[in-house]
Formats: sequence, structure tokens, C-alpha cells
Amino acid sequence: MESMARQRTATEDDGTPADPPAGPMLPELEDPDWLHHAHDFAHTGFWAVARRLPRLVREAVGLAWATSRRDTVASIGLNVAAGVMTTFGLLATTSVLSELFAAGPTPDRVRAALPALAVAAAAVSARGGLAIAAGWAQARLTPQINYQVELRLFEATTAVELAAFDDAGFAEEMDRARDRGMTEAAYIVDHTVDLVTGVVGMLATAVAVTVIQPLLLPCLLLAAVPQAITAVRMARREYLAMLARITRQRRMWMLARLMANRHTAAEVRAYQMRDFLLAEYRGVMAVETRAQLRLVRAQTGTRIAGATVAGLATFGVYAVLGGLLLAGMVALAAAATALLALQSARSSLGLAVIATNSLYEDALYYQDYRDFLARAHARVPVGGDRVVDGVQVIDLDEVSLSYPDTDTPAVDRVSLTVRRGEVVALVGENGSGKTTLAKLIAGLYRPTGGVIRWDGVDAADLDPRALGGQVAVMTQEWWKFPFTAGQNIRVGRHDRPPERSGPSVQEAAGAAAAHDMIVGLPNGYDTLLDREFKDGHELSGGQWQRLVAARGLYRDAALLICDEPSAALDARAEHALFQHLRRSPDRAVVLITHRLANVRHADRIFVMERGRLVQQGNHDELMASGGLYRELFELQASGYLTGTDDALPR
Ligand SMILES: Nc1ncnc2c1ncn2[C@@H]1O[C@H](COP(=O)(O)OP(=O)(O)OP(=O)(O)O)[C@@H](O)[C@H]1O
Repeated sequence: MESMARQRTATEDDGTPADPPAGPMLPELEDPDWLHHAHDFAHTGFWAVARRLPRLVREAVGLAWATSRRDTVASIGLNVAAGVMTTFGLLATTSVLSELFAAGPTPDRVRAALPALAVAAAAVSARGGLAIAAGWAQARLTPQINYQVELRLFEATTAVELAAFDDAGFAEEMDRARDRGMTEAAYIVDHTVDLVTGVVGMLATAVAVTVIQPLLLPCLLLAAVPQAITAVRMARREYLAMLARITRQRRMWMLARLMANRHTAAEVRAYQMRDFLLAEYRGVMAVETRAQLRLVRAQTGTRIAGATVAGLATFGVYAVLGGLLLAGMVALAAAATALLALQSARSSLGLAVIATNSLYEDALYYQDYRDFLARAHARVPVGGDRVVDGVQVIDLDEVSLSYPDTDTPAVDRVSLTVRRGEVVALVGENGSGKTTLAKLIAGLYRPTGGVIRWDGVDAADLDPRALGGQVAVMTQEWWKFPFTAGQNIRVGRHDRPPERSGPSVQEAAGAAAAHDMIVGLPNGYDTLLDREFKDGHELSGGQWQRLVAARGLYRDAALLICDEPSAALDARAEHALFQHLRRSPDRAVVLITHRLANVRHADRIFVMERGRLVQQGNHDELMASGGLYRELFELQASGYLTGTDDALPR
């Protein structure tokens, strides 16, 4: 550690960064999964890419068409029209030059050239105007496509069953679709329009040159081909360099997040991690900077080589043109126009080549997005169509659940009954399966074995949405929703129709001992609970948990699952919450807690051990029978003893 803490100079004398620090480094980070396409792309030849172009173009046009027909037609149509204007412009330029190079007095020649000059000016202006209008239509497509694509993704991610998020493959595909695939949809269209623009530009130039003098067409190709090859090389080199650096850059981003983040600031200071983190950062940064310097040098080399080849090709074209002129096969005016056409063809070709390259890469990532949507669609829970309206008894019959890719079931053949009007408690040591069992009861997971029946009907035959409407869950790992205090509670039943009875937001907050705390906030129930926004306010862990409890109570459901609802509550708030839970007989409450004093009044207590239900009964029965419950209870109670070894809290 000492070597890590030692201050190092950031650069050596010659200005290159110092060596990375000796000493413990963080382990290498895995490449992100989305990178696998990047590797595929890096090793695909340009012609292989070009062969797939027609399919890609069809795909992009279809996407744009489905988003906005008007803007799609405008983007492509206006670009084609601009290309036609290029042809007119070049032809008019030849006429201008022909008149100017003709024999006779200069004023006469200029006069004769004027009509053609007017046509050329009009064509150039029209071309400019059309290109701007095409750009506008193209830019309009981007936000509209993004909107559609993002909406479809989030409609899918919020509809899939909870179990999908435990499946590593699903989670990975979701990340890929969200982080990369989703953003590529707009690019795919953008690059297709660029490709169309480039190809139309080249065709327009080729048509003009062919009309002027067909012999000049090969010259145009001769000049264009080396440039195309150089453009592809440059794009590939840049891409490969990006790939080589990505792991290092991710590590730098990760370190940057640790060092400049509100959530990590306290721990970084408490453990005095500053020197460690800075040393790590300097080490990676030194290697990264050196790599960038190498890349800049190599890129300059490629650029020099490219420029030399392009220069030689241009020289060759000039030589051919000169030969044609001397042989009297091409008029001087046509030769001059050919030089202008060459410039125009070059920029169109450059655009088309880069667009082709990008389009292929975009399409790979976009495919991820489409695959994910298909997979998500298959994981939307489909239940029966039987509607539930309230529930009296929930029966679990030999119910098991194994998480994906695990050998041991988290819940193993559990049978129990939960009745409306009762408070039942699930207790057991960490990892014994309580939360998983509660999620099964709540219908958040479907059992991988056994049956759950709601009033005698297999839960799988019930309408999943209606079933969900009967359940409220105060989860163990709640999220701090960045809403106001009032919204944080109301979101528990945000779609409650006015005719439906239920507690008001204030009543729910009162029952969860949250009302006074909320009223004391700067804007009461309208206080925004996220410090990352202006006027946002931060709550303590226990204050948040009161809000979470209030949300669960506001939902006013027939089945209330409380998973460690009081872990962060102070004694007074905890007492108030449990008083309320005991006083509300019109619901079934499933309570999970490690504070066993809170389960003493439960109607029934289920004791879990390694996924199995090992004991059940009320507190007195379980204490009398001995076993795991009594052992855990006595262990906890011993912490409250005041001098006598065997007294238990009463
Ligand atoms: N999403 C998941 N994917 C895979 N395994 C999981 C998942 N959630 C829980 N498990 C595993 O299932 C087992 C039961 O976990 P569960 O959260 O149900 O236990 P618990 O009794 O609620 O524990 P605690 O008292 O610590 O909250 C554990 O071995 C855990 O590692």
C-alpha cells in the first residue's frame, strides 16, 4: 500500500506519462457483452459489408417509414432532387466554359455565357436549398425514431415477469439492447440517408461526365478508388484502436465514478481511499495516454500514405486528361468541368463509404435490440382470464422454486395456508428462503414445482393483472423513488378510481408513523426526495422506510407482504406500525422479520430452514416444542437480559 500512496510525478522528463504504479492493481474488468459485435465488425471485410447493404437499407427505410412517412419521403426525395441539380449544375458549367473558351472578343464570349451561367447559379442554389431541406427532414426523423424505439423497449422491460431479471442471459440482452441497440436505430436511418445521398451524388456526377464526354468516366473512377480504399482503412484503424482501449477506458470511468460521486464520498473518506484510488487512476491513465499518443502517430502515418496515394491518383487523372486534350478527344471546357466533377465525386464517395461502414455496425447492434424485444415478448406473464376480486384463503401445496442456474431450490416443497384476517410470520436464518417464499405467495414468482391456489383456483389460471391488484408488498430492498413524499405514497395505487374506498395519503402516512415527519419537511407532502434535483431533500434510512410502509398501506390490498418492514425504524415507529398491522383484520398479512419480538402476536409462525418449512404454530406452541424458533428467540432475548441469565422480555 505504501507504494500506492507514494506521490508520483505524472509525466517523465520527455513529456510522456510515467509508468503505471507498482503495487496492487484492481482486477481487470471483463469486456462488456455488447463489445462482441465490435469484434465481429472489426474482422469483417468491406466487401462482405457491402454485400449485406441491400438488406440493411431495406430495414432502415422500413423503420423510418413506420415512424414518419412524410419525413422519410422528404429525406430521400429531396436528396435525389439535390443530385439531379448537381447534374444540371455540372452540365451548365460546361456550357459556361465552352462559351468562355470559344473564339471571339471577350465581351461577346461573356455575354454568350450568361444564360448558361444563370442556369448554373440556379442549379447550385437549388441544390443547396434542397440539401438543407433534406437535412431538416433527416434531423426530424431522429427524435421520432428514438421515441418509438425507447417506448417499445420500456414497454417490454416493464411487462416481463420478475423471474426474467434473475436470468443472466436476459439481463445481458437487456443491457445490450438498452445501452447500444436502442440508440443505433436512429443512426441506422441516418447512415442510410447518408448512403443514399453519397450514391446519388456519385451517380449525378457520373451522368454529367458521361453526357459531357464518356471517355472521362474511367478517369473519375480512377481517382475515386484509391480514396475509397484509404477511407475504409482509416475507419478500420480507428475502430480497432477504440477496441484496444475500451477495457482501460471502462476502468477509468469506473474509477472516475468512485472519486466524483455523492454516494461514494462518505466511504472514500471514512476508509481514506483517496491515495489508493488516485494511484489506480494515474496508473491506468498513464498507459491510456501513451496508447493515444501512439494512435495519433499511426493515424498521421495512414493519413500521409492516403494523401500520397490520392495525390498520385489525381496526378494520373490529370495526365490522362492532358493526353485526351492533346489528342483532341476532349474539349478544354469539358476537361475543366471534369476537374470540378472529380471534387464532387470525391466527397460523395467519401460519404457513401463511411455510411456503409457505419451502417453495417449499426445493424449488428440494432439486431440485438430486435432480438431482445422478441425474447421479452415471450416472457410477458400469460395467466388465465379468471378475474379475482379479493381473496379469503391462499393455499400453497408442495411449492418449490429454483432460481435459474442454481442446483438447490430456494424454496423446497413448502405447504402452508394464509387466511384473510390473519397475520402470519415467516422466520428463519439468512438465506433460508423467506423472501423467495413471500414473493411466491405474492405471485411475483411462479413456482417451479407445486401449486398455489387462491380460494381454490390455481393462481396460474387467474388474470395476472387482477391478481397483482390484490397484493401489496413492502419489499426488503426498497428503492428511493425520486418523487415527492406524497407521490412516493400515492404511487402505491396511482390508478385508484374515486369510487374505490381506501385510506387517504395522509391516513396511510399516519398509520406508518410518517405523517409528522413529512409535515416537517420543507414543502410537506410536496417535498421532492432526491438531492440530485433542485430543492430536493434527503431522508434518513428510517424515514424512507416509513414512507415505504405508508405506500404499502395506501395500496390497501387484500394481501399485504411486509418483508423486514421495520429493519430501519426506531422503536416508536416500529411499535406504531405493528399496532396498525394487528388492528386491521380485513387483510392477510405475511410478515418477515428477524426481530422475533414482533412475531409473538402473529396468528401463525412458519419457520424456514434451507428452503424447507421446518416448524409452524403460534409463539407459545413453538416455544413449548423447542427447536429452531425457540433457539433463535432465546438467543435474541438474551441481549435484553438485565443481570439474570434466564429472564425473557415480556
Ligand atoms: N434473485 C436470485 N437469484 C438467485 N438466487 C437467489 C436470488 N434471490 C435469492 N437467492 C438465493 O435464494 C436463497 C434464499 O434467499 P432469500 O432471499 O429468499 O432468503 P431470506 O430467508 O429472505 O434471507 P434474509 O433473511 O437474508 O433476507 C439464498 O440462498 C439466496 O442466495
